Amino acid sequence: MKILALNCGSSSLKYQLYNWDKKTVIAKGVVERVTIGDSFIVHEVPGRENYRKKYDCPTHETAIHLIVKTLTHATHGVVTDMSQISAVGHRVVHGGEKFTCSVLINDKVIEGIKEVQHLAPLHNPANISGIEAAQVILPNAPHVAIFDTAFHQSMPEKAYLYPVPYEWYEKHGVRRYGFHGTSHLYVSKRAAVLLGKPQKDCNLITMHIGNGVSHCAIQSGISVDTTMGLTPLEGAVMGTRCGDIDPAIPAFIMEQEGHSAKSIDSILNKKSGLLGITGKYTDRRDVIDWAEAGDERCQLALEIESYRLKKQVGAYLAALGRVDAIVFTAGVGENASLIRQKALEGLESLGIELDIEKNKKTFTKSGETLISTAQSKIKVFVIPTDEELVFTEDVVGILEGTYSDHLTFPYTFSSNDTESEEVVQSQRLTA
Ligand SMILES: Nc1ncnc2c1ncn2[C@@H]1O[C@H](COP(=O)(O)OP(=O)(O)O)[C@@H](O)[C@H]1O
Ligand SMILES: CC(=O)OP(=O)(O)O
Ligand SMILES: [Mg+2]
Repeated sequence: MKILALNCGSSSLKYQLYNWDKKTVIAKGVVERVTIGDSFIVHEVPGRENYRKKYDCPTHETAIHLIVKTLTHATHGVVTDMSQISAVGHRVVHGGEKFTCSVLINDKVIEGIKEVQHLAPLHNPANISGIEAAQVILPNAPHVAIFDTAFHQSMPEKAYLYPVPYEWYEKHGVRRYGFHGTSHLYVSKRAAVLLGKPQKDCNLITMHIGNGVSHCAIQSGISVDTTMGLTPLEGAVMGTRCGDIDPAIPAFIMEQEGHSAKSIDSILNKKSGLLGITGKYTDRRDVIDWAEAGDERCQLALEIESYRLKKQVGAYLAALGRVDAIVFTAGVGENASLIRQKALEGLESLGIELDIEKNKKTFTKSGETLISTAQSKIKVFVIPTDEELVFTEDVVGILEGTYSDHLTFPYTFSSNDTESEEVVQSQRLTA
């Protein structure tokens, strides 16, 4: 059974074609810089040289067509026909209170996803166009939606309710939902394996630092708090998103500059964060390169980003009390050693001691790596995320009718835990 996993991020589209019977990755890749110009695809097939091609992708739909072209390409492809693919798993960022677990997609589900798309304006529209484009290409295959918000359903009320009129929650669903759930789930499972402990005994701070950024506080294996909120705008500094700011700022600027609510929302989502501070860049590679070349705004942006990452580590150390490990993941977390170093420097008295040289040499390609010193009380890992494997497991679970076993808090404390860890292990060995 060949399963295709599609992960529409705000600026990238990742895909993975998985052979479930053999538990191997047939091909995987990413279309980067979708919607922001200079886009390109990197297509990896185990045992072959990577295929890289520039291709203009102004929308996620064009990126899906590029992926199909590549998967069926005479030289670089891996299937002769898309009908060889049995099912597709789609990342959907916001499930609101409607979707608390993965579901088989039908018209009603698409309608439900559309109803909450205003809560994730950079993501849900991209997710929907991804689903609709894939349904046209694979009309007979089952399509499954996997929600970023599902893993955080375990948060207690004290973490997910805002101190605003309670009726806003009752009437409009105003609460913290949290995002990047499949990534926090995946790296927390891997961290438990690396720590040699059952998941239910692990307290972790996981940091997903990509274009979007979120921290998650994991207690006894489950999410008890996370930094993104009602929307993926809250929390850390992001590529184009502001993260935490004084909530009075939007009304103040609306009055000062005559913006509408819609226009202020768009500025906070699309023109803020690193782009807002530097005036030019969202990609950390650009920000780091220009900071090193002496650009003061880029230097300032890095200071602000890493200072805030560090403050949040402190907050979750306090929330959790005992922490076994801190995990960095996603594009920046896996590759930007400078940001990792700056985010943890000065925390030695709290039991966090980075091995500076090891940190410098660690990238996605290094695989799962311990980057703290032997003395560090709290271990620090870089763990490449694999959201697509989580999607694949859910698709198979739904197709085989076993998914309901995981329903309340997917993947956690289920009798399948040990088995799933073995699957993850074997996948990493064979990928
Ligand atoms: N070598 C690198 N050094 C620094 N940052 C990197 C590197 N490689 C990727 N990144 C960062 O990772 C980001 C993308 O991360 P990713 O998790 O793929 O994002 P998303 O899924 O949100 O689109 C890019 O915007 C870039 O800032
Ligand atoms: C929710 C979110 O911010 O996702 P991404 O990091 O893929 O943009
Ligand atoms: Mg992402």
